[in-house]
Amino acid sequence: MAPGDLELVKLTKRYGATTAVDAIDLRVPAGTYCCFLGPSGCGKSSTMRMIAGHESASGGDIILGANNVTDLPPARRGTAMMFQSYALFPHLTVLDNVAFSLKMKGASKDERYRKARAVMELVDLARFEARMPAQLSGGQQQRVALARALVTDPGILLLDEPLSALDPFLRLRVRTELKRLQRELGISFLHVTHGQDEAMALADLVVIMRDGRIEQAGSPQDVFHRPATGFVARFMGGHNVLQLDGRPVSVRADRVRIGEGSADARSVSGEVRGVEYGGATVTVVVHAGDAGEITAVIPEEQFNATPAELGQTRAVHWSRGDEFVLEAA
Ligand SMILES: Nc1ncnc2c1ncn2[C@@H]1O[C@H](COP(=O)(O)OP(=O)(O)OP(=O)(O)O)[C@@H](O)[C@H]1O
Repeated sequence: MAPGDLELVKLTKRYGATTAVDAIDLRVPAGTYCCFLGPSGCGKSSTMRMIAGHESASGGDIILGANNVTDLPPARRGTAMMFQSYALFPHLTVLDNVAFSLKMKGASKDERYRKARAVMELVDLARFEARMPAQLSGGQQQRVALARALVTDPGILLLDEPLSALDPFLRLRVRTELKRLQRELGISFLHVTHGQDEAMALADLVVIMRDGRIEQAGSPQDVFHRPATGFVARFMGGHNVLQLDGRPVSVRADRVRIGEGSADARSVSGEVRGVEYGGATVTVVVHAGDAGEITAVIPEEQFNATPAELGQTRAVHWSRGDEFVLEAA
């Protein structure tokens, strides 16, 4: 394995009778932006805390580069974690907050401040070095937390919902900054999020977890275009999960059109149960008996050409090439 490569082997976390992380295997090549995505309680944070060493593993291994770090203390792993609550020291200046962990490592004051100032430059904090945390905005405090994690030169940076406390405008800005930073540093970022769009925008590798297991790991394109399971298709959104020819199949809602379609298209019909205008698109829901409920997202002008009304019986169709057979749940 190259330095900075991360491998999880049958990694498991049990809290009493609860299995929070259930023997997961995952490989994250060095320099990857990896997002962990999944519903609340699926084991994302437990996985991160085990990788960082803030939680012991109940089983399995964490391999970082050439080292098995499973039982090493956090400071000796080559990882750093930025927490949801930024956990800054209120009585220390920004500069001393950032330099703190180097003090713990016994670095001289000159060395500490030199390194701290270099990472503060990187996250655009230089002009705030003399302020106390309470004198900073939420976004600035978050940058201090980020600088504090980066100052130790980690091979992997772990971020647990780093954007959740920010307002939507700032969230977008910080998101762009995180991606830039990851590219510049060339290290892996492991980022826990609840947001599908956040994961799609940032990640090279999206890891979708469910009930302590990895449901699918792949590029954003993979998980969106070729969801492996009905859960992933539903969770990523924008997909229909249907029962066709006795198998579960996914079809993107924006590939479904109203009408019969050509002879080789798949066509089903049913009652129109919903019509919703969304500006550029119109969403039409058709109840197609055993196949299930089908949602079509149609450009407005196409809808106007073949409109549908509530209560009508209408056919919808899509190209068979847009169907993906799912693994049985
Ligand atoms: N310290 C603990 N003691 C007992 N159970 C815990 C503990 N921490 C987490 N759990 C349980 O383990 C499971 C996974 O929790 P975890 O925090 O890893 O999930 P998550 O995916 O990060 O959730 P969220 O998105 O809500 O933060 C949950 O069922 C949770 O209740």
